[in-house]
Amino acid sequence: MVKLPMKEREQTVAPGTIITIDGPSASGKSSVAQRVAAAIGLPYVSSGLLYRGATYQVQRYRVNPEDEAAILATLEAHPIQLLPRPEGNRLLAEGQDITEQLHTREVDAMVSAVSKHKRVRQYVYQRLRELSPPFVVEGRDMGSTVFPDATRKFYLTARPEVRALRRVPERNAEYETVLQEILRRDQADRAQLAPAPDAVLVDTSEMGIDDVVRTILERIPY
Ligand SMILES: Nc1ncnc2c1ncn2[C@@H]1O[C@H](COP(=O)(O)OP(=O)(O)O)[C@@H](O)[C@H]1O
Ligand SMILES: Nc1ccn([C@@H]2O[C@H](COP(=O)(O)OP(=O)(O)O)[C@@H](O)[C@H]2O)c(=O)n1
Repeated sequence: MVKLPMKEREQTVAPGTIITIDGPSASGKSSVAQRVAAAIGLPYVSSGLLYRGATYQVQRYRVNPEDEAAILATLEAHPIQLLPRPEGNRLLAEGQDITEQLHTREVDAMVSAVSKHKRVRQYVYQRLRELSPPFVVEGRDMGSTVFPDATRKFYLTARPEVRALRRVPERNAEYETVLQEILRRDQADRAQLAPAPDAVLVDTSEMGIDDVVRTILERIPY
C-alpha cells in the first residue's frame, strides 16, 4: 500500500475513511474534493489525471487509441505515476511532471477513447487501490465501481450549459465549442457516469463552491 502524505493536523476521521466525489466534466469534482479534503485534513486523489496521463502517453508515442494492447504496452514501457498532493495532484510520466500538459483540448478529445478500454480501467483501478486510506477521491466511477464500500459517496451534477461556462476560461475556446465538447464527452463517458445507488446527488448548477463543500462536509462523520 502507498502511504499518502498527511497534513500535520491530527487525524479527525476513522483510519479507513474513503470519500468519493464523482460526476461529469466541470461539475466541480476537483475543486470540491480539494477543499473537502483540506477541511478534514485528508489527501485528495484525482483519478482523471491517470486517464489523462495515459492519453498523453498514447499521443506522445503515436499509439492507436483503439488498440488496447498497444496502449497497455506503452504504459508498461513508459509508466505514469500519480502523486496525490494536498496542494493539487501531480502526474509523472517516466519521472517527468506532465500535469500542466494534461488539461488541454487535445487530451480532452481522446481521453474517452483511451479510458473506455477494460484493461486501461483495470490499470487505473490498480494504481488507485494501492493507495492507503484515508483519502478523498474524485472521478466518475469511484463510488459505483472502484470503492463500492466507501464511507460516503457524493455525485455532483450541473446543467451542461453551466458546466461549459465554467470550463470556457480553462480552455481558451468559444462557449459553443466548449459546450459541444462537454456534451460529446458526457456521451462518450456514459458507461462510467452512472452514480452509485447510495451516492448523495448534489446539483451544483445554482450553488457556489463553498455551498457545495458545506453540503458535503455536513454529511461526513468527522
Ligand atoms: N459550484 C461552482 N460554482 C462556480 N464555479 C465552480 C463550481 N464548481 C466548480 N467551479 C469552477 O468550475 C471549473 C471546473 O471545476 P472543476 O472542479 O475542475 O470540475 P471537474 O473536476 O468536475 O471537471 C473550475 O474553474 C472551478 O473553479
Ligand atoms: N474515474 C474516471 C475519471 C476520468 N475518466 C475519464 O477521464 C476523462 C477525464 O476525466 P477528468 O475528471 O480529468 O475530466 P474533467 O471531469 O475534469 O473534465 C473523462 O472524460 C473520462 O473519459 C474515467 O473514465 N473515469
